[in-house]
Amino acid sequence: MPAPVAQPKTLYDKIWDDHVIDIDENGQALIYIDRHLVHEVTSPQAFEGLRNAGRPVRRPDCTLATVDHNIPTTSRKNYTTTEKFVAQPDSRAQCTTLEENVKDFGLTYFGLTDRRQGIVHVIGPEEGFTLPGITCVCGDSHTSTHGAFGSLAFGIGTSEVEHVLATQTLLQRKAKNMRVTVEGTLNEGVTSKDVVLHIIGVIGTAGGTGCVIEFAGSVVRGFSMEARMSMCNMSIEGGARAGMIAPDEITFNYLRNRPLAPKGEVWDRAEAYWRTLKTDEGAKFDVEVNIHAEDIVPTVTWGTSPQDVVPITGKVPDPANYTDPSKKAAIERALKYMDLAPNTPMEEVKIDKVFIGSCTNSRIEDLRSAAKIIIAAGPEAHVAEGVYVMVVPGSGLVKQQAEAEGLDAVFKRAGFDWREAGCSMCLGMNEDQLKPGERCASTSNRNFEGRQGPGGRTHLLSPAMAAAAALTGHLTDVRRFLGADAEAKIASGPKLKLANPTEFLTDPVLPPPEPTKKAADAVSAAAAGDAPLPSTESSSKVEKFTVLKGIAAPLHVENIDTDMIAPARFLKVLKRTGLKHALFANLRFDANGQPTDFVLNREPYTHAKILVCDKHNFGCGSSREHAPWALKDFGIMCVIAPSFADIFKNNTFQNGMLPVVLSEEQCAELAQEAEQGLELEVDLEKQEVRRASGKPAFPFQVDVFRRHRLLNGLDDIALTLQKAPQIEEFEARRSQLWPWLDGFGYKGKKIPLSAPKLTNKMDW
Ligand SMILES: CC(C)[C@H](C(=O)O)[C@@H](O)C(=O)O
Ligand code: SF4
Repeated sequence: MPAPVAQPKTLYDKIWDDHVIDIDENGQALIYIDRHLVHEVTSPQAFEGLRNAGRPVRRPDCTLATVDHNIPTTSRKNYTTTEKFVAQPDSRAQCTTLEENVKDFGLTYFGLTDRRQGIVHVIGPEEGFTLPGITCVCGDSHTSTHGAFGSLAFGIGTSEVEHVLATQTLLQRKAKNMRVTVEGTLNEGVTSKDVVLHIIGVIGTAGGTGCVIEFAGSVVRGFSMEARMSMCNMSIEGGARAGMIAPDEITFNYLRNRPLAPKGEVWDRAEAYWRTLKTDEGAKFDVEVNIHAEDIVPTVTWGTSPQDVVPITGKVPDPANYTDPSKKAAIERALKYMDLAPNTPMEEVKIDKVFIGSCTNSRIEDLRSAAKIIIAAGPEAHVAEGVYVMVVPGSGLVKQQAEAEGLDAVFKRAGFDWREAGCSMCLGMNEDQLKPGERCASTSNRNFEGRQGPGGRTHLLSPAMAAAAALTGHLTDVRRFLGADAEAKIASGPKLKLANPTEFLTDPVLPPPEPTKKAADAVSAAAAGDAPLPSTESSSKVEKFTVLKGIAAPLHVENIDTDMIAPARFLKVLKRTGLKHALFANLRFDANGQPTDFVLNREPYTHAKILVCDKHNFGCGSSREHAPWALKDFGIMCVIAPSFADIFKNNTFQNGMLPVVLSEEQCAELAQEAEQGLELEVDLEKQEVRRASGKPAFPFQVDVFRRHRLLNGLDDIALTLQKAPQIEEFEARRSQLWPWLDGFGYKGKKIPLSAPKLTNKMDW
């Protein structure tokens, strides 16, 4: 609730303070979650957990589900059922499981026959489900996108998805405040995608770790909502928990008349509150980064990390120019994977495929900017020989609007493939994939090894740059398609009529359906005490962690991302187990499925219980809890590294695993001992890592709250549910102060809370 303004606050401080239900002396807070987006990949285990514990979804009115990652993007003309439409069995199972879950738990769902279906991060804003000042989560790292509206939006793991479904709250610690200010005048051909790629190049993929970034400055203020979303979307690639931009006229104009946005007087009240959501003069930021717009030119990535950026006018870096051995090794590794020779001009890099889509760049403005390049290239413009180009709108509504504007005709005439909405070739979970060795110019957000398909090579860029590459067959400076000549071609080219998005937002807003009898029965069974005890029986059970002794496997790779730890094709599981083979699969097995000489295939490391990585930023990228599940299935319960990405770290704790942070030198020492096959002993009680070599133990720090829970094997959800009175009190105040946050169709009915049995372990 709004506290008296004692000292200047940042935008993040304000939203945080407005959502704290409870906070302990160590800064561990319980915060309320206003909006929860759900998709098929990260939710099955969460719903299973609810079922096992007999818990309902606490706020169906604040929850919105869709299917996006696994689905084919081929025509749905002949769609009859999901069973028949989704050919790949595991993908199909995830989609149909979501269909069942939304029915059982009574959730609003945009399925394959709904024209509002699309990528979660496109449909939330489009519908006005995303609003300024809210907290918004999803089991997906790119939830940061929604921060463009001045909300606190971030990705969570599946255990936390279950926590939010059950309690509408999350256990959080406040992050640091970081501000990235972009001032000046943008160069020709530079879009918000180039700006954010440039920023990530400056701060690095771990630059925002532990922070919430506020994007500010005249350049950001001048951006449309679509452009702002592309920027906030990629805050996670800069390591940040979330990205946000203060709401303003541009935000309000975008939201007005969206189906789920407040209306009439309530809108006026909401807008008055939203106008207070900006950083106060003199507020303190822990980290400040200033970017000059003039320094940015159209940008592409050359390597396998989003920080591997270079101006399109630049060259592939040469490892010989680097003295830092770890930087040199990282470049060599990336160049080998990307099959690029040092010093090759970026414009000479030939491509096989182009992907225009993803939650970064699949909105109407992105499609317009790609189409504009085609028109600017003249009536004969056509996809370069041998190149395949896929255009995938972010939602059914974006598709309809693009068709109404004539964009599809421009694409099709130039030989681009015009598809149905979904995540598509952004990650290798559906049929749209790169073949091994293929090179793609992609408007998505991740260029990790194997991201778009095993062995595939990705160059990230803007939609306009992607269109330019499609036409030439190689990475191309988009400015070759701009200027007076281009303007003349645009003037004489096909006339596109800009449509108003609200024309397409006409579907009625209905209350979520009632849960099916199945779910209702489970809940009353729990209330009657017939259901299993959540803390011991539910699938979200946390095991105790005290002392772990065993073989440690050494790794010397920087920025190990969760796509590497658990590649996308293994995310199609419905359980938390069965992922042993997924672990580092692209490194452990060759194209024929034969084991490689990767460390975990060698003795004694096949029995490793600990992983020691002596390079920074372990676990960056996606929020997939499948990464810790795969480690756990292999038998690894502890990872030691100089630093971890936030979501991965959180996910390990959720699974009774321990992430230990030591200095780079200490990690290197331990990795060396691990190379000799020496065991390590990790003692959580004493907070030290002991070594078989007999050398002094290394003490480590760990969050007090997490340590306590690990040592005692406590279940977060059951403990949070003990705070039901405070949660209810918060909700009552929320309804009074911000009535528009009670979701669509919400009738104010009381949400039943199952009453978990208390044991003496639950000592919050
Ligand atoms: C599947 C999901 C967990 C994942 C994410 O968190 O980002 C995906 O959307 C991705 O882009 O890798
Ligand atoms: S990053 Fe790609 S896979 Fe992940 S939500 Fe966005 S479009 Fe989907």
